[in-house]
Amino acid sequence: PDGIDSITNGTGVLGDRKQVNTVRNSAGSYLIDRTRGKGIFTYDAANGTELPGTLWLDVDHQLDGLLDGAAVDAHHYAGLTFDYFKTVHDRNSYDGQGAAIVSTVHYGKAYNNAFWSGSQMVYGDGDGEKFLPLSGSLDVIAHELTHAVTESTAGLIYWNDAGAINESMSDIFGVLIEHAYSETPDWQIGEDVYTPKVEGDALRSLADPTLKGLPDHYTKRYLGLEDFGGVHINSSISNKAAYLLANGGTHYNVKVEGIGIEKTGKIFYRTLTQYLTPTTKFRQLQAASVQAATDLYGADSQEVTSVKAAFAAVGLK
Ligand SMILES: CCC(=O)Oc1c(C)cccc1C(=O)O
Ligand SMILES: [Ca+2]
Ligand SMILES: [Ca+2]
Ligand SMILES: [Ca+2]
Ligand SMILES: [Zn+2]
Repeated sequence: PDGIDSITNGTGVLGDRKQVNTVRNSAGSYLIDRTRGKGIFTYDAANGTELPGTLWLDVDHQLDGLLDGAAVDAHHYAGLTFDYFKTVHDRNSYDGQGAAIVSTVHYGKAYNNAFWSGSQMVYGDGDGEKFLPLSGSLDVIAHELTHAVTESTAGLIYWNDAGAINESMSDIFGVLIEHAYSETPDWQIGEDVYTPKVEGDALRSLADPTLKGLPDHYTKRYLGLEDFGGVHINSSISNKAAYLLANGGTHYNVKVEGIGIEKTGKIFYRTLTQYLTPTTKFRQLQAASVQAATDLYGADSQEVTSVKAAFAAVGLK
């Protein structure tokens, strides 16, 4: 639809007020953000499963209805995720070419999932017990959009080690992007929308994966076939390494000197986009991360020493 670029006030899933970039005409305000790359477009599946559904239109230019929150957050947080990759890593959208970013909200009925479909992001509303609408959490949206970055670069297949590393990259950048824009950043995933009736829990913790019974060492990895060979389970091994690299600590008697979250982001971005391949295994991830840190900071740097220690602490090399 044609119209003028404008800014519309809205209320997110958690009742927080924010502004979104829209296109406005006589019909109303569309969730189209033409200020970023080839645009950010948010759609409504209206609790069906047709994708992408209908382009979101608000007729009174006030995105403050109960159903609007999921769309407001999907649109706003996609914009922040775009900004992170552009300003921190000089990457123009997930493909580096300004690709249009498409999201659909209100997918399915009480659907407790969010996913990258291979061409767009998709968010369920949750059932109100396990999840609130899943686009209500910046780290979740950043996780999903990082799947698109991974697909455009390393292409890590969604199975066994490569799939766990794929998942881990999404969790790590979910945390990095939350730290870039949230006033209450943490090393957990999904806490803002997970189990609204239970305080203090999350979908996963990178700081302590064992809180959800997930492995924090390579010797504890899952070897079964569930979850595509444990992609949401073994991701915790490199998630823990990333936590240690940024924050430092001693893990299974291995001491890691923290290097901070910015340098951690630089190293994992270079690792993901320059060295990982569709079939990378965990030991190769360690080598790739050491190489990326060497490229960035030099072979004798503290950063390289800390990368080696962080991976050694989780049993890699
Ligand atoms: C942090 C976001 C996340 O993990 O989303 C998923 C959910 C909630 C269920 C199944 C798959 C995913 C995914 O995107 O990997
Ligand atoms: Ca309205
Ligand atoms: Ca979080
Ligand atoms: Ca909770
Ligand atoms: Zn994922």
